[in-house]
Amino acid sequence: MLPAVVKLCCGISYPHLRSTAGLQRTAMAVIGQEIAHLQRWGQMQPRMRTHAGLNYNESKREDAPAKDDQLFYVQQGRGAMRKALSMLEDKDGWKVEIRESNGDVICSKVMPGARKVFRLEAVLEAGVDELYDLLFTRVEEMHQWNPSIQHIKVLKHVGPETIVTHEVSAETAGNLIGQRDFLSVRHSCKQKSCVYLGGAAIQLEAIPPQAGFVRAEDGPTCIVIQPLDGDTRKSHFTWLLNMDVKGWLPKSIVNQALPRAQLDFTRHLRRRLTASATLG
Ligand SMILES: CC(C)CCC[C@@H](C)[C@H]1CC[C@H]2[C@@H]3CC=C4C[C@@H](O)CC[C@]4(C)[C@H]3CC[C@]12C
Repeated sequence: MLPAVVKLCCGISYPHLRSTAGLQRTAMAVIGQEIAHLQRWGQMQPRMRTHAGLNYNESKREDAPAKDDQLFYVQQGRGAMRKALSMLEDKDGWKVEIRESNGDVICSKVMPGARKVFRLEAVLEAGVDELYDLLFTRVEEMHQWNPSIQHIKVLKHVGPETIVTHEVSAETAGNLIGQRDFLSVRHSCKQKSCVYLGGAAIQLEAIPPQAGFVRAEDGPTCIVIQPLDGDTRKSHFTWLLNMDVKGWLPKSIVNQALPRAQLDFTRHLRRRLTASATLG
């Protein structure tokens, strides 16, 4: 009942919401977030059923999940990668959102269904393998160098290329979107000298949305890392951010926060790379 009433109210207020500005809009964003929390709490009936041999508290269990479950995750990961790459391959309709003085560029595109996706392109001072190591192999350490992330846990290693992860974003000052948690399948692939990191949200009844969090969905998404011509210590980094942050937030706020999150991520990654270069 509550969600239906909330939806109705939002529908009625939408035209007014579009014409608000400044602080009013900020206030609405915060109210929207509160409603999303309330709604989430309403849905928190425990429906713990272990799926695919995956239980949050027993993720290190030794007994192998059935082969077809493994196949399921690999297929989800590959499928996500394929979809994200085809979005990147389509060169039409991209609009420049931000052009930084260091050369980083973020473009956006409105996809069928009205979701806006963001493509960041940057040159990083690191080789492809180092980036693969930081962004995939050692993904659980990401919170150590990226304050936008509170924690990332690999719930399942499905072969060397595919993992199932639970990610929690941090509650950072100035971030109007607020904390989110994600459940994703992440798939990596090395081809020629390039690395591809794909991912998509998955749903597992064994890991329902966490109390007090809004479960967001990341993907189909993909990061492409290519060596820069003539310099193996530099890479071209392309990241398609395709996120449904969920909750009741004005689109304008979400569409400002997402490219900003990409710039933040890249800034922290650069800082991490400088640190490892100094430490040797
Ligand atoms: C704006 C708010 C809602 C979210 C801010 C945090 C965002 C930027 C965080 C939360 C979870 C993060 C992702 C978690 C895991 C991976 C897998 C890794 O192989 C590449 C980076 C990638 C894909 C991260 C990118 C940044 C990410 C999407």
